[in-house]
Amino acid sequence: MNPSQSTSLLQARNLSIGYHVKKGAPKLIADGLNFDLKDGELTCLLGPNGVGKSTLIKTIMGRLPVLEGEVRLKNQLIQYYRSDALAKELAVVLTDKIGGAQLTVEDLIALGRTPHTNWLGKMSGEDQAKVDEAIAQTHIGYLRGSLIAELSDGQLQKVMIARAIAQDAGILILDEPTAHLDLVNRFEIMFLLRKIAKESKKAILIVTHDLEIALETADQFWLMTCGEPLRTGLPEDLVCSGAINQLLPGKELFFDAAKGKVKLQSPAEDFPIQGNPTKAQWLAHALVKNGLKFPIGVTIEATEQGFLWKEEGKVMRGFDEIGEVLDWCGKDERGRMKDESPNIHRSRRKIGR
Ligand SMILES: Nc1ncnc2c1ncn2[C@@H]1O[C@H](COP(=O)(O)OP(=O)(O)OP(=O)(O)O)[C@@H](O)[C@H]1O
Repeated sequence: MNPSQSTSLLQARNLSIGYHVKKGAPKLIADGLNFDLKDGELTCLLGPNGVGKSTLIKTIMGRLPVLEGEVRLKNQLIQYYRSDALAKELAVVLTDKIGGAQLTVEDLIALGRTPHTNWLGKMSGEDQAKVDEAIAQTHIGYLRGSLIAELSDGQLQKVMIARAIAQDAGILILDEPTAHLDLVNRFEIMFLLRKIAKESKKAILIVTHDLEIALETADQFWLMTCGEPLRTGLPEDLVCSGAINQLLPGKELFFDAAKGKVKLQSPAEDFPIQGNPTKAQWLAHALVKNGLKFPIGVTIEATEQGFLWKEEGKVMRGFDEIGEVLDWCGKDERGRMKDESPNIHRSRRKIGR
């Protein structure tokens, strides 16, 4: 969908968030927040631990009071929504522990339909169809009859996502929905949520620390960092402007815009490694990670077969694998005789094959 065709479903203007404490002024966590959550878009909220992402979500869902400013859902102030009306508009998955250990997976997902069922809680055919669809979309049909108490953390996370999908609200908000999932499932869930945003024209907000997967899937980023205004925009624009580095305030890490990855500051390109560029890159990567350097005058050539160690341009030895180069460099650094290592003897290959 063209971003210009999307409509803002939820807005915040000059919003302050925080906690009322027993005595004195409220504990302010962040202020001056402005954003629009639009339909048809997947938005990722990123920021360091403790900056206030969960506090923001709890404020949006009316669980915490707005300290200043306003949050509007479909143009109406959030505090004027009754909880049953809010549940029709907003499905939220928090990181809190849930009850219902003795419910089956299907029963728990069916609870997502509560805002739509009649006062007896009777499921209609349409309700059941929404439950079935959510189970199919999240690929958890094999868990349908399992008890919640018997699920792994990752399985439970998918079930909670399925429940939010079944709720079929216009806005889905998920706090770290992929935290317990393996890499494949993380991608799968994020692409599914993107697809739901596009096809069902929903506004989806996800809190995540997974910058690289967020970059692959999100339409919008909200960057929340201490003492800075909330920065919103297209992920690609935030990368190009360097704003993404707000997430990496220390000196050690930076976002390599060319490679789309978070990296250690030491530039791997400084290593005198020639030859196969992929192998050269990963050798430099391993050297940087382990804080190793070559002695002066040494260069390495990455070949199809392995790595050639050259001193003053002359090939002195060869290694099959990166681990062997690291061993050799490590021994050098500690000043041991290189030939003492039985490993190196084994790994050294004849030169000039
Ligand atoms: N009930 C509470 N009362 C007072 N302060 C709280 C309460 N809950 C959280 N805080 C504080 O609010 C701040 C923001 O917490 P929050 O959980 O929103 O951060 P977060 O960005 O979601 O962090 P994380 O990435 O670690 O989940 C923290 O300093 C935290 O200690």
